[in-house]
Amino acid sequence: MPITHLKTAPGQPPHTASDIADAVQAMLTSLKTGGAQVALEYARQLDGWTKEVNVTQPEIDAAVARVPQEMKNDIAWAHDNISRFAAAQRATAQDMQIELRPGLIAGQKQIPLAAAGCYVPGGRYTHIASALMSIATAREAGVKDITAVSPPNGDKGIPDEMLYAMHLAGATRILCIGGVQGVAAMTLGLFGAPPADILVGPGNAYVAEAKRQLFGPIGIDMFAGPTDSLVLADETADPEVVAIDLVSQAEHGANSPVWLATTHKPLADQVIARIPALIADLPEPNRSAAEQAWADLGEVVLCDSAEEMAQYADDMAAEHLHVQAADLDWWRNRLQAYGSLFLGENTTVSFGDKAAGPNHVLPTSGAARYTGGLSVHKFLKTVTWQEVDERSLPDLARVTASISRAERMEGHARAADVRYEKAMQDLKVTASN
Ligand SMILES: NC(=O)c1ccc[n+]([C@@H]2O[C@H](COP(=O)([O-])OP(=O)(O)OC[C@H]3O[C@@H](n4cnc5c(N)ncnc54)[C@H](O)[C@@H]3O)[C@@H](O)[C@H]2O)c1
Ligand SMILES: [Zn+2]
Repeated sequence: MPITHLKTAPGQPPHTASDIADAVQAMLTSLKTGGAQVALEYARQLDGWTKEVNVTQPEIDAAVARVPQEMKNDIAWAHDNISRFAAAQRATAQDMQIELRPGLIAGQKQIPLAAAGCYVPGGRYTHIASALMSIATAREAGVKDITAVSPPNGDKGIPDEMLYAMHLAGATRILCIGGVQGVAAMTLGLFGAPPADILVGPGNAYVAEAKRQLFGPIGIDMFAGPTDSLVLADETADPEVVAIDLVSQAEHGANSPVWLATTHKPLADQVIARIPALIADLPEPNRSAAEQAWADLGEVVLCDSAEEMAQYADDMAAEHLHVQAADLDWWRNRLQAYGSLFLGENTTVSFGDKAAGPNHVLPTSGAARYTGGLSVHKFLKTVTWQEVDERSLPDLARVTASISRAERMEGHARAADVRYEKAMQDLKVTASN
């Protein structure tokens, strides 16, 4: 039986509008020629920032001193989880070597990138947790030079708590500059930063588009669109909790979809009835964001079975997938497409967003079909090497020359031939001795 839609989404999440792509392209072009001067001019025009971009050590120290001890403890608690999770991930990325044939040895090596650029969003909200997610993960991967950029919050610059988090997580330098100009500063190596090898971190449509356009000579973590969340609930779920969870993620922005799939119609009805009041109770501007996200993009579907719900989840490939249903092991084994999975009512996407440990920089807009989120692996190059001695050389050279000639690549074949001949020569010399 097909899935029943109890609430459909009349709007579609916007794809990168071509006017944003054009605006970003024009900005990057002038940033490439004009460098720091142009970056400063954009910072002034777009964010009203006319002060120093480089945050100095005394400024960091002063900010750290102003953050209340309790807040520091909480940020440090989250940082501890996030960095220990990343360290455990790092331990799974191993060097290895294998003797494929006698005398043909090949291996792989993990090499951390030299310089990372971490974009920490700071427009609408102060994304303290994003600083921890990007910077601490780069640090655990072994990246030596980490630049963190974030836009100013009014004329005070980067908020104290954010500076504390960036510093704690291990940023080498902090630049108070956001948007496309912030991304360009890390790419071009402005304001004392080396040109980054990789750009990571979430950001708004301008930031995401800038990263997309710069990708190629420089790496990026992923193309990140607006955040999205899916809750799967059966008759064991609490409708009040499910409704609160959906509203919590709709708060991200008007273009952030939240979806519910359930096998239990009374739950769906209760959630749909409850959400407007929960949204109305939020402060502004969160309320308007959640209201529009729910109205335009919120979706509720009724499924016949757990298997049908799982299939719906695989099709949606949500960034955040939260199961509030019986038999969590079944779900953990069955589900195939998500950025991060939240199992059971005790946890919530908010936990993962802020403090639980796994990274919150995750694939959006269906990208979970083909990739996971930010991890130490994005900051590591898994490179390979090979070495051959005389035991394998004749066979390897002969097979290589044979395949090369079948491909009509005579130059390749001759590079194999010359080695084959030398090996034969050496064999003769050894035999005559
Ligand atoms: N998925 C995640 O892990 C995650 C986590 C945190 C935040 N986010 C996302 O990060 C984003 C944060 O967006 P934000 O806007 O609040 O902060 P932001 O830091 O991404 O962007 C602010 C910057 O945008 C630039 N800008 C604004 N209007 C512009 C224009 N018209 N032209 C050119 N540049 C312009 C400004 O220079 C400003 O510095 C949200 O989309 C949020 O969902 C995602
Ligand atoms: Zn969230």
